[in-house]
Amino acid sequence: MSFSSLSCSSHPLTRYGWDEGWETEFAAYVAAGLLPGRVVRVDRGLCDVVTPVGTVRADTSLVMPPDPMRIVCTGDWAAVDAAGDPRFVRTLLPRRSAFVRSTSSKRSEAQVLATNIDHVVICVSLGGELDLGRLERFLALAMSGAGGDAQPLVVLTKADLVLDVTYLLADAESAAPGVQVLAVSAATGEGIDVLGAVLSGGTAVILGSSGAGKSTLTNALLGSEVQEVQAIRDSDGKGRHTTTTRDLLPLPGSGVIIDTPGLRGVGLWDAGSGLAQLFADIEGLAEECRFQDCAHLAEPGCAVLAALEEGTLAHRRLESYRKLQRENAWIASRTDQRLRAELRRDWKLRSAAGRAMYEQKRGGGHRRLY
Ligand SMILES: Nc1nc2c(ncn2[C@@H]2O[C@H](COP(=O)(O)OP(=O)(O)OP(=O)(O)O)[C@@H](O)[C@H]2O)c(=O)[nH]1
Ligand SMILES: [Zn+2]
Repeated sequence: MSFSSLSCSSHPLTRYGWDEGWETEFAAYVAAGLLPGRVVRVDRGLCDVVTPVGTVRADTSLVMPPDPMRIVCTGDWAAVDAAGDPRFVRTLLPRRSAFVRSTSSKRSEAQVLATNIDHVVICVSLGGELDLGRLERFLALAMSGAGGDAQPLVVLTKADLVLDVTYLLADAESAAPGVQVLAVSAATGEGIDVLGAVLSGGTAVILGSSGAGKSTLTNALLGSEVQEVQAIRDSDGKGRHTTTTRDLLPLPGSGVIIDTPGLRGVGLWDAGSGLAQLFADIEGLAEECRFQDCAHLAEPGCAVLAALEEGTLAHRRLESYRKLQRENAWIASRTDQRLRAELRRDWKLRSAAGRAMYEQKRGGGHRRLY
């Protein structure tokens, strides 16, 4: 097909993140007559894929793996049938990164929420007092959830509601060592261009508590694109499938934002390994404590308490660390309870089915009373 000979910058998928790497990886599939594309929405065994010839709907059943981590997800690059009813997704390209919801419970399964992510944007509102604990919680989630090359980025939203953001930026930076922090206002437009430039060319997910301003910020970043997004139709023009909602939205210029329902609820799960990463300073100190199971409360030879005393570790930081650990333990135990309930339900169903089968085999039509 003609689009395969186009250079990267003029390729119709460039605004969806197409680059030389994907071009190379797709080459053999394109040569075999398949369409390259990016998954913009997944919905019960079907997905919407943007391709050089428009958005197509494709069946994912041929690439259904037993591993839930490898199920087709928004953000994936896929090769799909060039025609057919239904069309099928024939292959998924290996992911560069994935945003994964995990739990500390060994029995519960991880779930992929978005793939091929470059930026994890954490929104924290300046509408109330700057909540550094919440910021740290989301950072830990971003760090534990985002694999590969995804970078966290902190965005202080509603900057129009404060007179001077200088100190707030400094506070946020202290809670997010090594992470870029920006202040923006969707109301005045302040900082939106800078954020847009940071996100340009890449794939971003936006996290934050309810009311943090995620939707407003997404709309401000998308600008006039929002209308266009809603107007796109299937390329066959039959209007059989009108895409009214998509989870992957192109930014003006280049770059995309992924906004899935799963990501919206992301404040509620286990920050797991991200905590260790975010609080590497404290975890490093803890290794120096005399006792391995030191709770850093009053134990002799505690390196954490010594650092507090010396002033090299802030009290607030230790408090946040403890609070997040407690929250995590609580979430993990809730997850376990839920899983146990599910297992019990499952077991009950199975044993009921087993009993029914047994009754049938015996040929007895009469019900037994339990
Ligand atoms: N002053 C001001 N208010 C804002 C700004 N951005 C968002 N808001 C307001 O904050 C409230 C929440 O904004 P949303 O964008 O709905 O927040 P959200 O994070 O998407 O919330 P959920 O949909 O619940 O997850 C709305 O009333 C917005 O009008 C801003 O830059 N300045
Ligand atoms: Zn200690």
